[in-house]
Amino acid sequence: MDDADPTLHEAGELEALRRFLPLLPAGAVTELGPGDDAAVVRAPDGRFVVTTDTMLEGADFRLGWSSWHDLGWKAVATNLIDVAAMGASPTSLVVALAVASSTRVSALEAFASGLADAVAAMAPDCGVVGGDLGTAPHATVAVTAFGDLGGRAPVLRSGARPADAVWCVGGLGLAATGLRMLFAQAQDEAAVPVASAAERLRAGAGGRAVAAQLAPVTPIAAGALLAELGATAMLDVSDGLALDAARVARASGVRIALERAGVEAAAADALALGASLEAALHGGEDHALLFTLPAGTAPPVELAGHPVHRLGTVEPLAEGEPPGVTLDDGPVEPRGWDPYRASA
Ligand SMILES: Nc1ncnc2c1ncn2[C@@H]1O[C@H](COP(=O)(O)OP(=O)(O)O)[C@@H](O)[C@H]1O
Ligand SMILES: Cc1ncc(C[n+]2csc(CCOP(=O)(O)OP(=O)(O)O)c2C)c(N)n1
Ligand SMILES: [Mg+2]
Repeated sequence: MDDADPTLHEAGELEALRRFLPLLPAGAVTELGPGDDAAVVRAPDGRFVVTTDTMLEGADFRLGWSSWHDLGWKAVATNLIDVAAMGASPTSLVVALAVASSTRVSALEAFASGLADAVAAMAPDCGVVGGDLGTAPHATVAVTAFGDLGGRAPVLRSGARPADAVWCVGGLGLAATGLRMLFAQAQDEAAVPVASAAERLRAGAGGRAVAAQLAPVTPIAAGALLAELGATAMLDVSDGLALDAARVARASGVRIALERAGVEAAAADALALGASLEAALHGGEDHALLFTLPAGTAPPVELAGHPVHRLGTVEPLAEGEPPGVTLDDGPVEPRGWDPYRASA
């Protein structure tokens, strides 16, 4: 046994928690964090926003490509952007992690540091207030995130109105480009991930794309700012622009008319790496915020450190026309990531 770094089986849960819990961020409105049967968190607004998501080894990540730090980071980045997409500020996270008992305690510590570093970078007032540790043959991360609306109305998918402009904050297409690179260049003939190849890709010319896939930086702080600015609809682009814009179109009963020049500008980093517009339109996991604003309202050119791009306009439906998305007037198929249909 490695005394400094035992496996979870050797260490046991109590020792694992003793090393894991002190690494977690506390949060500004936490009254009672980890350690008792449940946490106690203030809800300054009298309501709270809540969302949950799972990340499963195999379907959502591969341990040969993602470090444990990456997994903690991505769990924060992808869950808190859902809170932000409602126009809320994240307050707290509850994080359940199940891994093989042969996993080393240092892996758990790296995961906790990933959570803490991502919170510090993207949502410094948020705390990890509780969770669960367990064992499973395939690693599973289940995260529940809470947020505060600061007295504002939530920004729904259904609020887009004809003549609104369509915008996004954050880039498009990079995460899918990174995933494509990993599948093409970081697995062996038996489709087993090759960690050294993934590391080389990450350090190479397309490293930004690989990083966007494995440890994305998402515009979390932009959500509340956009709500204050008067965003009429908002969601995070997790499954691809075409599919997620179609969700806004359907919920709002409108046509989302995208302009190629705007989408290309938002996808510039991915296009510069040789990706096609397909990655921006139909690839997932960019977690940019797609939002609509009344015609007269212009957002800043940058929000929460991410560029803002105008993608098009909201148009009324013609008589009998179903809600949908167009690109320079041609129809766009609402195709994107669907966990039940993924072949990857
Ligand atoms: N098991 C479930 N029970 C209740 N609601 C669910 C369940 N699965 C999904 N939903 C709801 O369906 C909607 C769409 O889910 P999902 O596609 O995961 O959202 P998103 O892409 O924003 O993460 C969400 O409002 C989510 O809360
Ligand atoms: C190993 C691996 N295979 C496939 C993918 C692709 N993938 C997994 S989840 C996802 C999109 C969003 O995930 P989901 O959990 O559906 O988020 P939600 O839409 O619920 O926010 C994509 C494109 C991946 N990231 N890693
Ligand atoms: Mg979402």
